[in-house]
Amino acid sequence: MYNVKTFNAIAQEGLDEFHADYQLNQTDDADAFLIRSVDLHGYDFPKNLKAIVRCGAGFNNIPLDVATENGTAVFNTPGSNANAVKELVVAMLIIASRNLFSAAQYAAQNSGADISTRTEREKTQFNGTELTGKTLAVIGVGHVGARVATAAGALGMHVIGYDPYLSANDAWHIPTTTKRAATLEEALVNADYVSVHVPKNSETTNMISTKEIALMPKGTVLLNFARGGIVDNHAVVEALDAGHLKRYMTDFGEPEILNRKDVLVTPHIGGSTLQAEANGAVQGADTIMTFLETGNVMHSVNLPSLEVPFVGKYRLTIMHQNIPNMVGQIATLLAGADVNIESMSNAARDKVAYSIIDTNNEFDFDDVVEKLEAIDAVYRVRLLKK
Ligand SMILES: NC(=O)C1=CN([C@@H]2O[C@H](COP(=O)(O)OP(=O)(O)OC[C@H]3O[C@@H](n4cnc5c(N)ncnc54)[C@H](O)[C@@H]3O)[C@@H](O)[C@H]2O)C=CC1
Ligand SMILES: O=C(O)C(=O)COP(=O)(O)O
Repeated sequence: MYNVKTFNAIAQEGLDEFHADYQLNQTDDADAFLIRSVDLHGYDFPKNLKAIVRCGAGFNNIPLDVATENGTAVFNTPGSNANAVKELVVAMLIIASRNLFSAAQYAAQNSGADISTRTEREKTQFNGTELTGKTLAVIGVGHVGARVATAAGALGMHVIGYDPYLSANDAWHIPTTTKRAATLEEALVNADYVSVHVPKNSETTNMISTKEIALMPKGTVLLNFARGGIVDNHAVVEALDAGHLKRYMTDFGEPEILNRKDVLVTPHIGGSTLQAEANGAVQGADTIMTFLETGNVMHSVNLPSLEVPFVGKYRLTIMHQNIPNMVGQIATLLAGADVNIESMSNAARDKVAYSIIDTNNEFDFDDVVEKLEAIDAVYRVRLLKK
């Protein structure tokens, strides 16, 4: 029996995925956490915690180094909410270009018998511009960015994308009409609209600040539906005050940008649709079950991908440091315990490596697991039985 603890609102569709071997009993000593945006920095990870699955894309709420040290694999559910974010960004492009927010506020407050006369006289203050023919710079062309690029292209916009780390798989989803910028500067200099879709990390914190905003033409609209802190709010306020930026549209409210006519803040609702929440929860539940039952790793953000058909009766999975002689030490120890290896696979990602070993013969399970765990650079050993 496996214990799963959930944090945040996880869609029922995902909870229904778990079969009878799983208990959703909220115990702290869980085998896996299923989470959304809860901040796990400073959280005391239980030793038994084998997996954390973030239903959604951004995993900056999870301290990966602490999780790794604890032997905990961390996963996300790539693409599960990308369409929801894309639709919100399209809405924001239109709201910004047609002054919809202030126009609706004006209309709501406009009352009295002469309402029609006044409307016709005063409506010119809300005159807008059309998106067709304008240029959108998309910064980060992954699951969300590629969809935004496609939708903007369909609206007749010119799209320029910047993403120096684009995966080959993601590149398949970018429309061929999207121009590729070699540098951030190249993407920004001709943009009427700039939309940011990168993960938040040490490289992307304040990636759009005074210098980058100065590169944009006067009157640019900036959109940030990725994370607070990727765009420097103080630089935005200065540029809005100077009339250099026209508007800032964001999902991440912070005191310095609130209560301004030229800023529209939504309360982190990019992924908050029934479909996105269900997608993320189902994908998340499946990820937990696959990992706990087979040890196979897909969509992890701290472990390498490693998928091996479970051919033997028994499987050892070993999460360890990526340093010389680990595989040699493991194989020698198993040989000494009379374990006949049917299949052994190893993969590495940065400082972490992961091994899957299948065997058909019985051995002293507890003793072998204990000895493997005693190797200094080993984070966690699991024994799985078919
Ligand atoms: N507002 C909301 O509710 C939501 C926000 N997000 C945010 O959007 C981000 C992107 O989501 P996805 O597109 O699904 O992730 P993704 O991982 O598919 O795409 C991110 C892209 O950014 C690129 N990238 C990374 N560092 C970069 C850099 N320094 N410069 C340019 N490109 C860079 C990567 O190569 C990748 O192609 C998430 O990390 C999350 O923070 C995602 C979903 C919902
Ligand atoms: O997937 C993401 O990165 C998001 O920001 C969505 O957050 P949420 O799950 O809606 O709290």
